[in-house]
Amino acid sequence: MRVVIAPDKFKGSLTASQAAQAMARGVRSVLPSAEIEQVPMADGGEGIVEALVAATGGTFHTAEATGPLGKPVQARFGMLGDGRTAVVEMATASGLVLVPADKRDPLSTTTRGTGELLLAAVAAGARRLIVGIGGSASNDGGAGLAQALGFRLLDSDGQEIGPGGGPLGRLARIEPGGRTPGLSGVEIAVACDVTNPLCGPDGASAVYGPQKGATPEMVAELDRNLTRLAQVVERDLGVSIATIPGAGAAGGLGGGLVAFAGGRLERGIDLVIDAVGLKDHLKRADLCLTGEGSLDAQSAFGKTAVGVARLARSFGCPTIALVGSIGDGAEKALDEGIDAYFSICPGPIRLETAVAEASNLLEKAAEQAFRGFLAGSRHRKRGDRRV
Ligand SMILES: Nc1ncnc2c1ncn2[C@@H]1O[C@H](COP(=O)(O)OP(=O)(O)O)[C@@H](O)[C@H]1O
Ligand SMILES: O=C(O)[C@@H](CO)OP(=O)(O)O
Repeated sequence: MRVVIAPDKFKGSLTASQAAQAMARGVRSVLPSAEIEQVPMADGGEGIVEALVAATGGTFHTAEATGPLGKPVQARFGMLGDGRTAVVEMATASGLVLVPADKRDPLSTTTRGTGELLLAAVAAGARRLIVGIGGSASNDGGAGLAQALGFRLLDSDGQEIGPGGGPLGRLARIEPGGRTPGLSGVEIAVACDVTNPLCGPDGASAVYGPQKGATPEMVAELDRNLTRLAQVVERDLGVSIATIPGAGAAGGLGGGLVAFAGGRLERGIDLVIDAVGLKDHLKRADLCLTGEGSLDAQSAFGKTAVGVARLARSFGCPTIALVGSIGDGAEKALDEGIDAYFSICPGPIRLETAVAEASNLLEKAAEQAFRGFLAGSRHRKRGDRRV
């Protein structure tokens, strides 16, 4: 019996590796001889560094970078087992988790630190970069990243504009600068956690601005400013970012990575599936267990559990998802490859308790799910096809 365990993180309670370990304990408690492959996953945003370093036997590195509010932070990146591919997570340098709730202000938060982190990864020997984007505090279209890479973003008086999505309203022209060659010859794949365009009603500012502290007036201003950025980028750099899916991920950093770093935008889950070799694991599996903090209507749009289940189904392998919360629309996942899903919560408990007990609860849920799977297998062997 081969079981592939490929969960995402349970945000705020378990990393993907911790979730995989808990599920493995549950399976083993029922069938100690089960062959278990643990493949911690991510969908592009937070967790991609951990998932890819674990899958490839890579190493973690730390570099100082400018945080979203301008203060230095210690940011982590990974070097994969091949020694030439680095994986960088924008949220570690420019993420919303780095900003206290009362300081959230996408008019001034910057992605400069993410640009610095890319340069640090290249200085450490990377010739290929995988950049996970999502979970951002910023809405600057990658303007800060551009400045870190040496581009000059100038107002109509020829002065450098300041950090954040607000000053972009004064952007008059962009000049490529001296440090840009730092990334020349480096292939950049961008793992986007969402497919939103840069601007408009489905754009970065309208959809994700409010969670970063934007009022409706600020959303309108930020959206205008990103539109302006796209126009100036097209005129001065000859790159069109206005309509690319994923350009609106991480406050427009998706578009910025295309414009300023020659990045190629990809769906995060697809990129991670390739990088961890999930196909090879699933080809030989009898059962796939996946999971994440929350299964809801958004899960079908490129989130980990559904991405894993779709792939498993293409190999005829059934998938069970174990999740923290089950939200409205979760049942859509049943059309997308998930055969059954269960919450790990044993009853009406507080979120803090669920989070604190997540490892044990996930282990128990995995045990029960696996017992159910084995019972079904015995039923099939008897040739009883009444249900
Ligand atoms: N142990 C848990 N029990 C119940 N709900 C959880 C647990 N861990 C995380 N969650 C829920 O999952 C949400 C995060 O969803 P998740 O799928 O992990 O992240 P994302 O949507 O960013 O990929 C949290 O806001 C919380 O409501
Ligand atoms: O950073 C953001 O703007 C959004 C979308 O990329 O991230 P999250 O999906 O974590 O809300």
